[in-house]
Amino acid sequence: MLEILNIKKGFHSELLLNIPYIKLEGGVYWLEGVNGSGKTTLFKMIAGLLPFEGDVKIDGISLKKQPVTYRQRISLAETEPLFPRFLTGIELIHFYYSVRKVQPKEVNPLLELYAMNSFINDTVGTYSAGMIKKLSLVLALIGNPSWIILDEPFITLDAVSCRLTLSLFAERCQNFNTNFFISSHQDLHSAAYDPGTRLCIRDQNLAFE
Ligand SMILES: Nc1ncnc2c1ncn2[C@@H]1O[C@H](COP(=O)(O)OP(=O)(O)OP(=O)(O)O)[C@@H](O)[C@H]1O
Repeated sequence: MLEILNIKKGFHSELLLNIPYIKLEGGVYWLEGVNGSGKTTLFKMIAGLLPFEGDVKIDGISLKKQPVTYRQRISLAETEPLFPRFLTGIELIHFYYSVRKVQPKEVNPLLELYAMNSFINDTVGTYSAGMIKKLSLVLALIGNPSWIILDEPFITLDAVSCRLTLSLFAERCQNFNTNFFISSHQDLHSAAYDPGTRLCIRDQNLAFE
Protein backbone atom coordinates (compact mmCIF):
# COMPACT_ATOMS: atom_id res chain seq x y z
CA MET A 1 0.00 0.00 0.00
CA LEU A 2 1.27 3.45 -0.91
CA GLU A 3 -0.21 6.51 0.79
CA ILE A 4 0.34 10.12 -0.16
CA LEU A 5 -0.28 12.40 2.80
CA ASN A 6 -0.90 16.09 2.36
CA ILE A 7 1.92 16.80 -0.05
CA LYS A 8 2.66 20.16 -1.58
CA LYS A 9 5.33 20.98 -4.12
CA GLY A 10 6.12 24.04 -6.15
CA PHE A 11 8.94 25.65 -8.07
CA HIS A 12 9.83 29.32 -7.78
CA SER A 13 6.94 29.96 -5.35
CA GLU A 14 4.36 28.61 -7.83
CA LEU A 15 2.40 25.61 -6.52
CA LEU A 16 2.54 22.58 -8.85
CA LEU A 17 1.13 19.74 -6.73
CA ASN A 18 -1.30 19.83 -3.82
CA ILE A 19 -2.50 16.34 -2.91
CA PRO A 20 -4.37 16.09 0.43
CA TYR A 21 -4.59 12.28 0.56
CA ILE A 22 -4.69 9.27 -1.71
CA LYS A 23 -4.15 5.57 -1.08
CA LEU A 24 -2.98 3.04 -3.67
CA GLU A 25 -3.77 -0.40 -2.29
CA GLY A 26 -1.49 -2.26 -4.71
CA GLY A 27 -1.34 -3.54 -8.28
CA VAL A 28 -0.59 -1.73 -11.51
CA TYR A 29 -1.37 2.00 -11.65
CA TRP A 30 -1.09 4.25 -14.70
CA LEU A 31 -0.45 7.95 -14.21
CA GLU A 32 -1.83 10.34 -16.78
CA GLY A 33 -1.73 14.10 -17.11
CA VAL A 34 -0.92 16.73 -19.70
CA ASN A 35 2.65 17.84 -20.35
CA GLY A 36 3.94 19.81 -17.39
CA SER A 37 1.20 18.65 -15.00
CA GLY A 38 3.80 17.24 -12.59
CA LYS A 39 4.05 13.48 -13.27
CA THR A 40 7.85 13.31 -13.22
CA THR A 41 7.99 15.65 -10.24
CA LEU A 42 5.53 13.47 -8.33
CA PHE A 43 7.49 10.30 -9.15
CA LYS A 44 10.75 11.87 -7.98
CA MET A 45 9.08 13.00 -4.75
CA ILE A 46 7.68 9.51 -4.08
CA ALA A 47 11.11 8.00 -4.80
CA GLY A 48 12.66 10.38 -2.28
CA LEU A 49 14.72 12.30 -4.85
CA LEU A 50 13.06 15.70 -4.46
CA PRO A 51 12.23 17.59 -1.23
CA PHE A 52 8.58 18.43 -0.56
CA GLU A 53 6.08 19.30 2.14
CA GLY A 54 4.05 16.35 3.50
CA ASP A 55 4.83 12.63 3.54
CA VAL A 56 4.55 9.36 1.62
CA LYS A 57 4.23 5.95 3.25
CA ILE A 58 4.75 2.43 1.94
CA ASP A 59 2.97 -0.13 4.11
CA GLY A 60 3.00 2.43 6.91
CA ILE A 61 6.74 3.19 6.56
CA SER A 62 7.30 6.92 6.29
CA LEU A 63 9.68 8.43 3.73
CA LYS A 64 10.33 11.34 6.10
CA LYS A 65 10.72 9.36 9.35
CA GLN A 66 12.27 6.06 8.11
CA PRO A 67 14.02 7.13 4.88
CA VAL A 68 16.45 4.17 4.63
CA THR A 69 13.80 1.47 5.20
CA TYR A 70 11.42 3.33 2.87
CA ARG A 71 13.97 3.56 0.04
CA GLN A 72 14.65 -0.20 0.24
CA ARG A 73 11.04 -0.72 -0.80
CA ILE A 74 10.95 1.49 -3.88
CA SER A 75 12.82 2.03 -7.12
CA LEU A 76 12.46 4.52 -9.95
CA ALA A 77 13.40 4.18 -13.62
CA GLU A 78 13.58 7.66 -15.11
CA THR A 79 12.38 8.75 -18.55
CA GLU A 80 15.87 9.37 -19.88
CA PRO A 81 18.21 7.57 -17.52
CA LEU A 82 21.78 8.84 -17.22
CA PHE A 83 24.43 6.28 -16.34
CA PRO A 84 28.22 6.72 -16.24
CA ARG A 85 29.32 6.12 -19.85
CA PHE A 86 32.55 4.35 -18.87
CA LEU A 87 30.82 1.55 -16.87
CA THR A 88 29.51 -1.63 -18.49
CA GLY A 89 25.91 -2.73 -18.06
CA ILE A 90 27.00 -5.72 -16.02
CA GLU A 91 29.10 -3.49 -13.71
CA LEU A 92 26.04 -1.35 -13.04
CA ILE A 93 23.96 -4.45 -12.39
CA HIS A 94 26.55 -5.69 -9.87
CA PHE A 95 26.54 -2.28 -8.20
CA TYR A 96 22.75 -2.54 -7.79
CA TYR A 97 23.10 -6.11 -6.47
CA SER A 98 25.38 -4.86 -3.70
CA VAL A 99 23.18 -1.87 -2.86
CA ARG A 100 20.01 -3.97 -2.84
CA LYS A 101 21.80 -6.93 -1.16
CA VAL A 102 20.65 -9.66 -3.54
CA GLN A 103 22.19 -12.70 -5.20
CA PRO A 104 23.88 -11.96 -8.58
CA LYS A 105 21.96 -14.61 -10.52
CA GLU A 106 18.65 -12.77 -10.06
CA VAL A 107 18.56 -10.84 -13.34
CA ASN A 108 19.80 -13.53 -15.74
CA PRO A 109 16.26 -14.36 -16.95
CA LEU A 110 15.66 -10.65 -17.58
CA LEU A 111 18.85 -10.35 -19.64
CA GLU A 112 17.66 -13.31 -21.72
CA LEU A 113 14.16 -11.86 -22.04
CA TYR A 114 15.40 -8.51 -23.39
CA ALA A 115 18.20 -10.13 -25.47
CA MET A 116 20.79 -8.09 -23.56
CA ASN A 117 23.58 -10.65 -23.32
CA SER A 118 25.12 -9.46 -26.59
CA PHE A 119 25.84 -5.97 -25.18
CA ILE A 120 25.73 -6.21 -21.38
CA ASN A 121 29.57 -6.38 -21.16
CA ASP A 122 30.01 -3.25 -23.30
CA THR A 123 30.33 0.23 -21.82
CA VAL A 124 27.08 2.19 -21.52
CA GLY A 125 28.53 4.95 -23.71
CA THR A 126 28.16 2.59 -26.69
CA TYR A 127 24.47 1.77 -26.02
CA SER A 128 21.54 2.89 -28.14
CA ALA A 129 18.62 4.69 -26.43
CA GLY A 130 16.57 1.46 -26.35
CA MET A 131 19.48 -0.52 -24.86
CA ILE A 132 19.83 2.07 -22.08
CA LYS A 133 16.07 1.87 -21.48
CA LYS A 134 16.19 -1.92 -21.13
CA LEU A 135 19.11 -1.60 -18.69
CA SER A 136 17.17 0.92 -16.60
CA LEU A 137 14.15 -1.43 -16.42
CA VAL A 138 16.33 -4.35 -15.33
CA LEU A 139 18.04 -2.19 -12.68
CA ALA A 140 14.66 -1.03 -11.33
CA LEU A 141 13.58 -4.64 -10.82
CA ILE A 142 16.71 -5.72 -8.89
CA GLY A 143 15.96 -6.68 -5.30
CA ASN A 144 12.25 -6.98 -5.98
CA PRO A 145 11.21 -3.69 -4.37
CA SER A 146 7.61 -3.49 -3.27
CA TRP A 147 6.89 -0.47 -5.55
CA ILE A 148 8.48 0.19 -8.91
CA ILE A 149 7.98 3.60 -10.45
CA LEU A 150 8.48 3.81 -14.19
CA ASP A 151 8.48 7.19 -15.93
CA GLU A 152 7.66 6.63 -19.61
CA PRO A 153 9.12 3.09 -19.73
CA PHE A 154 8.09 2.45 -23.35
CA ILE A 155 9.86 5.40 -24.96
CA THR A 156 12.54 4.06 -27.35
CA LEU A 157 11.58 0.40 -26.74
CA ASP A 158 10.81 -1.65 -29.85
CA ALA A 159 7.34 -3.22 -30.25
CA VAL A 160 8.45 -6.68 -29.11
CA SER A 161 10.15 -5.29 -26.00
CA CYS A 162 7.03 -3.21 -25.18
CA ARG A 163 4.89 -6.35 -25.25
CA LEU A 164 7.44 -8.27 -23.16
CA THR A 165 7.50 -5.43 -20.64
CA LEU A 166 3.71 -5.40 -20.30
CA SER A 167 3.70 -9.16 -19.67
CA LEU A 168 6.53 -8.74 -17.19
CA PHE A 169 4.47 -6.24 -15.15
CA ALA A 170 1.58 -8.70 -14.95
CA GLU A 171 3.88 -11.60 -14.02
CA ARG A 172 5.74 -9.63 -11.35
CA CYS A 173 2.53 -8.31 -9.91
CA GLN A 174 1.02 -11.78 -9.68
CA ASN A 175 4.07 -13.81 -8.56
CA PHE A 176 6.13 -11.30 -6.57
CA ASN A 177 3.41 -8.95 -5.32
CA THR A 178 5.28 -6.13 -7.01
CA ASN A 179 3.30 -2.92 -7.42
CA PHE A 180 3.84 -0.58 -10.38
CA PHE A 181 3.20 3.12 -10.81
CA ILE A 182 3.74 3.96 -14.47
CA SER A 183 3.43 7.06 -16.60
CA SER A 184 3.00 6.70 -20.33
CA HIS A 185 1.76 8.97 -23.08
CA GLN A 186 1.30 5.84 -25.20
CA ASP A 187 -2.03 4.08 -24.87
CA LEU A 188 -0.47 0.65 -24.32
CA HIS A 189 -2.38 -0.08 -21.15
CA SER A 190 -5.63 -0.54 -23.04
CA ALA A 191 -4.21 -3.27 -25.33
CA ALA A 192 -4.03 -6.99 -24.62
CA TYR A 193 -3.32 -6.49 -20.96
CA ASP A 194 -5.12 -6.07 -17.67
CA PRO A 195 -5.37 -2.28 -17.75
CA GLY A 196 -4.80 -1.76 -14.05
CA THR A 197 -5.99 1.43 -12.38
CA ARG A 198 -5.77 4.84 -14.00
CA LEU A 199 -4.90 8.00 -12.12
CA CYS A 200 -4.63 11.52 -13.38
CA ILE A 201 -3.01 14.74 -12.20
CA ARG A 202 -5.53 17.52 -12.71
CA ASP A 203 -5.72 20.94 -11.06
CA GLN A 204 -2.60 20.07 -9.02
CA ASN A 205 -4.33 17.08 -7.41
CA LEU A 206 -4.05 13.34 -8.03
CA ALA A 207 -7.29 11.45 -8.51
CA PHE A 208 -8.62 8.14 -9.78
CA GLU A 209 -9.99 8.34 -13.31
N1 LIG B 1 13.86 21.67 -11.26
C1 LIG B 1 12.85 22.42 -11.70
N2 LIG B 1 12.89 23.75 -11.57
C2 LIG B 1 11.86 24.52 -11.97
N3 LIG B 1 10.73 24.03 -12.54
C3 LIG B 1 10.66 22.71 -12.70
C4 LIG B 1 11.70 21.83 -12.28
N4 LIG B 1 11.31 20.56 -12.57
C5 LIG B 1 10.09 20.65 -13.13
N5 LIG B 1 9.71 21.93 -13.21
C6 LIG B 1 8.42 22.41 -13.76
O1 LIG B 1 7.37 21.67 -13.16
C7 LIG B 1 6.35 21.42 -14.10
C8 LIG B 1 6.06 19.93 -14.13
O2 LIG B 1 7.16 19.24 -14.71
P1 LIG B 1 7.15 17.66 -14.82
O3 LIG B 1 8.42 17.26 -15.52
O4 LIG B 1 6.90 17.07 -13.50
O5 LIG B 1 5.89 17.42 -15.76
P2 LIG B 1 5.35 16.12 -16.49
O6 LIG B 1 3.91 15.97 -16.14
O7 LIG B 1 6.24 14.95 -16.18
O8 LIG B 1 5.49 16.53 -18.02
P3 LIG B 1 5.71 15.69 -19.37
O9 LIG B 1 4.41 14.99 -19.69
O10 LIG B 1 6.01 16.77 -20.37
O11 LIG B 1 6.86 14.76 -19.17
C9 LIG B 1 6.81 22.02 -15.43
O12 LIG B 1 6.21 23.29 -15.58
C10 LIG B 1 8.30 22.16 -15.25
O13 LIG B 1 8.82 23.25 -15.98
